[in-house]
Amino acid sequence: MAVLEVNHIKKVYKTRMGGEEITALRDVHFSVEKGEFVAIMGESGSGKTTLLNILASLDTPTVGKVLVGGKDYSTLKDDERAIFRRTNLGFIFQDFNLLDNFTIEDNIRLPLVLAGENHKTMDQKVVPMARSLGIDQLLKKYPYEVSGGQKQRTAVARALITRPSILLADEPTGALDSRSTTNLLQQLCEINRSGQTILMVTHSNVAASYASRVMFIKDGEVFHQIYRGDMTRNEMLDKIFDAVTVLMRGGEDSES
Ligand SMILES: Nc1ncnc2c1ncn2[C@@H]1O[C@H](COP(=O)(O)OP(=O)(O)OP(=O)(O)O)[C@@H](O)[C@H]1O
Repeated sequence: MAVLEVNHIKKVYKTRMGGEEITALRDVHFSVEKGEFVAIMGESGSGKTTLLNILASLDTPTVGKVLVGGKDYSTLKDDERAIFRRTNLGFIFQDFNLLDNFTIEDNIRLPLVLAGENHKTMDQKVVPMARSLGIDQLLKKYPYEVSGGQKQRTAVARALITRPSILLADEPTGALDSRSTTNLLQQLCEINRSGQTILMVTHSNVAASYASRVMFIKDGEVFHQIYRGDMTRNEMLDKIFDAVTVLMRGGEDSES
């Protein structure tokens, strides 16, 4: 069953004075099956953040619908939508978005506190989650005392602690060095292999090569998709490189 259905969405921004209209998404239509790992790529301004914000229910499409687990959350009231978002979606961002005055443990625990879970249940969830991400020795530390890679793994633990149906990641490796990037991507693959659906916006060909599908957005539309199938990561990387080259030429394949 599709865990996410994006039905012909269009997003038009109106400038503050009401004059100019900017069409950020023209007609985006796709679905994501449970357990997929989808990378979303595209040049700056192609509409990736707009799409992610709509998927995250932080913004609404001008036309079209987004269904998560078959449910259209735009029909919910604000407080119901917040609960729906909290239980169904997990987020990680380029700049980690951890709370500096909270320990690593309390950062991971936060979504459970917001969900009103009791202390015993929280403890039973936080330690195994931290262990699975290799940060269980850091639980009493503060974000400023750990590395960028460890901060991002904390953010992943926080995003997954409520067992969301979809993990949404916005440039998660953007602020990491190459070793931490590889570690994080391998960890995301492992999490994906355990059944977690992941959608990741990235500018990095290498990061995208870890996904099971890469979707290219151009001028507010899905321009091209690459499915991993039996391809190795290097073969996938070559395909992504070719597609990015075509995109940079303006979408014209020189061989066609
Ligand atoms: N709040 C807004 N009001 C008006 N126009 C906007 C707004 N947000 C985005 N846009 C415009 O919509 C288009 C798509 O922007 P978006 O941020 O989604 O692109 P992007 O692919 O995420 O770019 P980047 O890779 O640089 O982050 C751009 O033309 C942008 O200027």
